[in-house]
Amino acid sequence: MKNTVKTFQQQKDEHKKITMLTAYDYSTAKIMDKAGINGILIGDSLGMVMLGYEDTLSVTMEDMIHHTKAVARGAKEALIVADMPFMSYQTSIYDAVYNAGRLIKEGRAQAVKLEGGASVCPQIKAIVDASIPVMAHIGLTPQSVNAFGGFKVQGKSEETAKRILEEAKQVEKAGAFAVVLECVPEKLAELITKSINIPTIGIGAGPNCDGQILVYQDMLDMYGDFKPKFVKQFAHVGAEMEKGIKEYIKETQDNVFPSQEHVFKIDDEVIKKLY
Ligand SMILES: Nc1nc(=O)c2c([nH]1)NC[C@@H]1CN(c3ccc(C(=O)N[C@@H](CCC(=O)O)C(=O)O)cc3)CN21
Ligand SMILES: CC(C)C(=O)C(=O)O
Ligand SMILES: [Mg+2]
Repeated sequence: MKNTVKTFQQQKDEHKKITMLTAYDYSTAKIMDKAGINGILIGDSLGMVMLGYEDTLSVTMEDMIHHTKAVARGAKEALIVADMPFMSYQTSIYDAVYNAGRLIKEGRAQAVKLEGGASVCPQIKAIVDASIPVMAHIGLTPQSVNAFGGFKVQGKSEETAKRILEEAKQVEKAGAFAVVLECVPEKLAELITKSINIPTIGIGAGPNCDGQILVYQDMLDMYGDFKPKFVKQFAHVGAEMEKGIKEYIKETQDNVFPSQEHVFKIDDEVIKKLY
């Protein structure tokens, strides 16, 4: 069954957990869709996990559209949400609506996500007014890495916790259909989840959110040694890939691969004429 923003709201109301993962390409999206994931995020984390940057700041609209198109072709049932990259919505309401529109029209996403609280509420409202569903994202907002001084847990003090709770209420009021809570204390995430009517999707925000999201390279252990506290490795795909690649190298060097089952034939009479 096709997941929509309505399905997400319904699952919060029925206390049925919402599951999301990131994906950036066709074949991965197809596997996740088949597995029954509710939503796929084309995250700007692609700058790090797919392109090898140290943060998400260099990701462009062209990068996002390129990967969103691929995921949209692979996923039929999951709700497809595309991240708005750094500086595609902060600069003006016009830019925000224009770039959200490109992710829908060209990328074929069904919703967009952007980072921030009160400061981006005018953008959220304007995009929603253009009939594009918006997922908000508060707490650790990676596009603010330079302002935060690193990727650090947010909302541990009374002042910052209160601010994040207020931001959750503000983005709901601005019209967001859901909100990502990233790297905040579990009890703050629980309070926010109880205080607003739209679903909360947690990453590093504990078990009391309405749903969870992880970067797939992290949960499948295929992104080197990166393992923040909130990541659980559900499989070890990186090691499995390395094993397969090593076998390929060895069998090729040893003349074991390709074997007779992998080759195409020509009539002996035909080839003889070429000698
Ligand atoms: N592969 C990947 N996974 C992610 O979850 C992710 C990205 N990339 N890129 C964008 C942001 C950056 N994120 C990050 C990156 C590092 C930490 C980290 O090192 N966290 C420390 C906590 C630091 C503290 O105590 O404040 C940890 O040990 O969990 C957290 C989130 C989350 N997002
Ligand atoms: C980690 C998720 C929430 C994200 O924003 C991303 O992958 O870019
Ligand atoms: Mg992101």
